[in-house]
Amino acid sequence: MQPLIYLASQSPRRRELLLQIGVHHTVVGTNIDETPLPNEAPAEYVIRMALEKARAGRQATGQKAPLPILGADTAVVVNQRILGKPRHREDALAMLEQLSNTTHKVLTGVALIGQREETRLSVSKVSFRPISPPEAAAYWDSGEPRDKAGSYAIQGIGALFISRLEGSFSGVMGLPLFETGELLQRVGITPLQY
Ligand SMILES: Cc1cn([C@H]2C[C@H](O)[C@@H](COP(=O)(O)OP(=O)(O)OP(=O)(O)O)O2)c(=O)[nH]c1=O
Repeated sequence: MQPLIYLASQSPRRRELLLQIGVHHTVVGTNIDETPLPNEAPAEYVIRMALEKARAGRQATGQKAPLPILGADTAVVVNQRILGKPRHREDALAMLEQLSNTTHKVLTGVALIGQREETRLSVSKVSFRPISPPEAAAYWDSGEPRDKAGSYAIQGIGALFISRLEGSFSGVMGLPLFETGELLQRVGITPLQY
């Protein structure tokens, strides 16, 4: 299968979601500084990160990359605070405690660079039931929280905590497919031919 785009992401979830809609692609590794700017709003942050990943990927493929390149970034936001990926066990347990028995937002920014730069934002609301400390510890031991924003995975065991989702399942998982489809259409890629 010929790739249709480059994917500037090392996330296996983004790869899986793109393949779900039949968009074959080539993965390009990027390494950018993911530190939020002082007073940067979460929505601005995820869009900026998505764009920077796509731009860095474009650099890596050479300036005259023949294919469009997609970048995305996901952040869990609770009380206006951005929760990224946990640095260690205590970090993850503290995040799960903050998310327990409350509703948070998951923001995913998507950027597609073709002839021009285009971005979209997906915002979802996720409600968690209460999580006890031993349960959070067992969840950490499962290995799942390690590389996930907010220390949980909606597509995994983390689903047990989610009492309600308002928004986009794929957006929470890392790549909102509705918004991604809109961006792909802008560059003439329509997975569903009719
Ligand atoms: C909230 C949530 C996040 N995640 C994952 C998606 C992303 O991989 C990760 C958020 O971190 P990101 O920094 O958005 O992405 P990444 O570092 O994994 O990949 P890259 O920068 O190379 O694109 O958390 C889930 O898989 N399920 C979930 O329910």
